[in-house]
Amino acid sequence: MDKFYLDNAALYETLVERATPAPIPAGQAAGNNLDNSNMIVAARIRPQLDEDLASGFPCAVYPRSGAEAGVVDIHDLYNHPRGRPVLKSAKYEVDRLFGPETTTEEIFDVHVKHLVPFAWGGGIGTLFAYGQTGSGKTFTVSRLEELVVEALVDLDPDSEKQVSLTIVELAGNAAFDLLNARQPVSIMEDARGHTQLVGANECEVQAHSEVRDLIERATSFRRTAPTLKNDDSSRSHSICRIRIKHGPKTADGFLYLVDLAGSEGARDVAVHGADRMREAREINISLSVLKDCIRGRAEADVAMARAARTGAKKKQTARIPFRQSALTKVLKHVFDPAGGRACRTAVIACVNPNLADVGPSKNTLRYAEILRVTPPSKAEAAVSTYAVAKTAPAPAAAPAAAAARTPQKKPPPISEKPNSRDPDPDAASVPFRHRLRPGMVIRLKPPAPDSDDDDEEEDEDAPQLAVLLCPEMASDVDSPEAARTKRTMRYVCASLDPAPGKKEECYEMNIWEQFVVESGQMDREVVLEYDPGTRYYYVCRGCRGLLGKGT
Ligand SMILES: Nc1ncnc2c1ncn2[C@@H]1O[C@H](COP(=O)(O)OP(=O)(O)OP(=O)(O)O)[C@@H](O)[C@H]1O
Repeated sequence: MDKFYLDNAALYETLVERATPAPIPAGQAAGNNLDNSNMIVAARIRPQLDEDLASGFPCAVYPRSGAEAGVVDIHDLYNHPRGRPVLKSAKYEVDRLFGPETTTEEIFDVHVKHLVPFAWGGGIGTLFAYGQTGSGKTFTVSRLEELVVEALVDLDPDSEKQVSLTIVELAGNAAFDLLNARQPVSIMEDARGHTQLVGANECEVQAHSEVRDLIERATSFRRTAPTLKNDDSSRSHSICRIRIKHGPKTADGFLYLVDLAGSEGARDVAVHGADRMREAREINISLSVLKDCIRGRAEADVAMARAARTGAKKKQTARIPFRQSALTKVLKHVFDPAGGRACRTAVIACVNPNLADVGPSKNTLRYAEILRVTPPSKAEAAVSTYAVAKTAPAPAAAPAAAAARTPQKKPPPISEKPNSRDPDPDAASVPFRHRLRPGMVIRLKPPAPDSDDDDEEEDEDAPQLAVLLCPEMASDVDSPEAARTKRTMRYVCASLDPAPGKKEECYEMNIWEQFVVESGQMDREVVLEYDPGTRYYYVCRGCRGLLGKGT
């Protein structure tokens, strides 16, 4: 692929010059989440470095400016099987976008500084830097660590509050103290349910020079390994915890600055063997759990704010899987709404600008978009706009103008992304009930109306889509009926729930909600695209035509 990009670099640049940016849908302003100051997602586009320019790859990432300052276009070149290569462009939207010329000091002022007085006042502020290996996470976070601690030290020199620093590294499930020569640290929950880093040094800081020394010490102990993208790649998460001690009677304030391990695809680790592949898989899983926790907490906050506004009783308690990885266990009180702590989170998605990295850059920005949770006012506005649009009659339009706006009908593109379609090309001619298999997505028949059942809420919540996991006989589900129903095809399924806050039709697998379905309860097969980076299922244009037959 790299050779294809290099051979067609001149054509690519001409096509990019001619490309017109995709319009932002009416009523959808860019950077529109800034009033949700509890959760702000930014992206930083790294400048092209000397070695990038020397390798000859053109730039693929173009931030917009002015009124569309949160929007970024990514252009990719596709090898058309019957003609010259074509340009395919995608746009992504974040709350704040920092271009290649932005300095880390500017990012601190705009995006991170507000966390300092918040933590000083007893809150928990967290910054995550996420992105492909070599995209500038460590470059960004190590400078931000200095700026944050210096700001805390300077905030009120006469105060009796103490500022102390702990820096640990997480590699898989193991933790190491980067301020104490990588001594092992145990992650434990105390009797009050608080996570403790047992054995980690906590160094009090009073002067700027002390901060720099500690951060340099931690950097020198961080585990790194070469990847194709970065000779000095950090293959671990680094957590810098800054504690502000208020005194015995008040809860401590915390600031966490988290430099996440580089998310890298198989391509980037291909030359490094099975161990590196396993390490990459572990990192990607922990990033996926982190995404679920960040979104879970943000959604819980939004639900609580909405309940407070409307006086409604909260229907469902948030399910936040913070025990599923060491990273989220350490950050438990950032995610756990039951902890009752005020939290603010800032995310920086770091993006490589080169055409060769266009796939991971899109994944990074897609991950960033998923983390954005619409605050109540916006969500409610969106719902009411939708309701009006559905019920209002279409405005009359001049026939010529209406014709000009009518989109030309194009056949939907056949998706090349992983999807749940049967790998057998002849499968479409076989009724889906005769070829049930793990991984198949099915639409369930609606539950039969039951006059005795007055619990209407439960029916409303019944899942409509589900993924087949395994035949019931192969599962641990202990059913006394199993032997009797041996000849009925029954599958253990996990429900696919609509992903909240997503604009397109998007589902996430709810692995905690498993149930057994008989083939007679299945309505039809549905083909969905699967994004392994985010673990979301999408109904895409290409897949709409691939809905299975209900026979
Ligand atoms: N904004 C920037 N300006 C100039 N150079 C940068 C910038 N961001 C990153 N770099 C350079 O890019 C290289 C890779 O950056 P860095 O090590 O921070 O990446 P990373 O995302 O932390 O990678 P990994 O996950 O592999 O550790 C470094 O040489 C760094 O100095």
